Amino acid sequence: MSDLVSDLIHSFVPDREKSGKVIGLFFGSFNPIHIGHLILANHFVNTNELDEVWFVVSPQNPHKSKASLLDEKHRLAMVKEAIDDNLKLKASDIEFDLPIPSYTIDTLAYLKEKHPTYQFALIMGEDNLRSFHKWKNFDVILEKYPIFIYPRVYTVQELAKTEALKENELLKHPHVQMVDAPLMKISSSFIRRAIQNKKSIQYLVTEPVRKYLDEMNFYR
Ligand SMILES: Nc1ncnc2c1ncn2[C@@H]1O[C@H](COP(=O)(O)OP(=O)(O)OP(=O)(O)O)[C@@H](O)[C@H]1O
Ligand SMILES: O=C(O)c1ccc[n+]([C@@H]2O[C@H](COP(=O)([O-])O)[C@@H](O)[C@H]2O)c1
Repeated sequence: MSDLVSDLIHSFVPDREKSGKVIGLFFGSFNPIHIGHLILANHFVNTNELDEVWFVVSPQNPHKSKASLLDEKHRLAMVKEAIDDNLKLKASDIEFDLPIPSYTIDTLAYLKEKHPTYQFALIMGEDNLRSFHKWKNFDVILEKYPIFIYPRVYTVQELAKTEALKENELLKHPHVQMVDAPLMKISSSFIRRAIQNKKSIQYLVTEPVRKYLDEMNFYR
């Protein structure tokens, strides 16, 4: 599995010894950050092909409504709390000073300008890849960056033997690599609904995040 990640990175960065850091960018609303996000990021850190994974908190996804979206400062604060104990995971507020909604191509251009020696790769859940063709300049992103996909609906094995692959042609693109990892049926919307319904969210988010949400009375 890690070979596939390694091959794709290698096609962008032939000589790791001489290159700057390789950073996996994990873009998201993180409303709020949950253990699915953490397991996913850790999966890519574990491949040892990425020096770091940055959680880029988007103030506003161009395709999502603002309803129930917490202020970005709180979402960022919770990301920081959740990844505090892992030196390879970082939180980024780079989109806070960019125009809203947050178009990924613009953030990538800005990041490349700020860190010219770094190679950036994108990390996303398979659901995001399904709507990727609607993103601004998605073809340019696809041409310039490796994209790693974490399964969300189908495992790699299911995709290989079912008609499901046809649903997502982009999975066949040479710059797109899906990893073999367990499915996690957890989402931020499930957590927001659970809080609204006065259910416990223990274990679905880290303890510092649970306390933060509780103390601030968020999503009730
Ligand atoms: N359980 C999961 N499995 C795989 N990918 C996930 C999972 N949860 C989130 N992601 C991915 O994390 C990134 C950020 O997602 P986001 O912050 O929107 O979380 P979400 O749980 O999908 O939120 P919501 O339920 O509010 O839509 C996206 O690329 C998404 O595909
Ligand atoms: O650039 C685009 O056109 C675009 C369209 C939809 C989503 N995105 C980004 O995709 C990321 C994932 O969003 P979300 O809300 O599913 O966590 C987030 O950073 C969005 O800004 C980007």
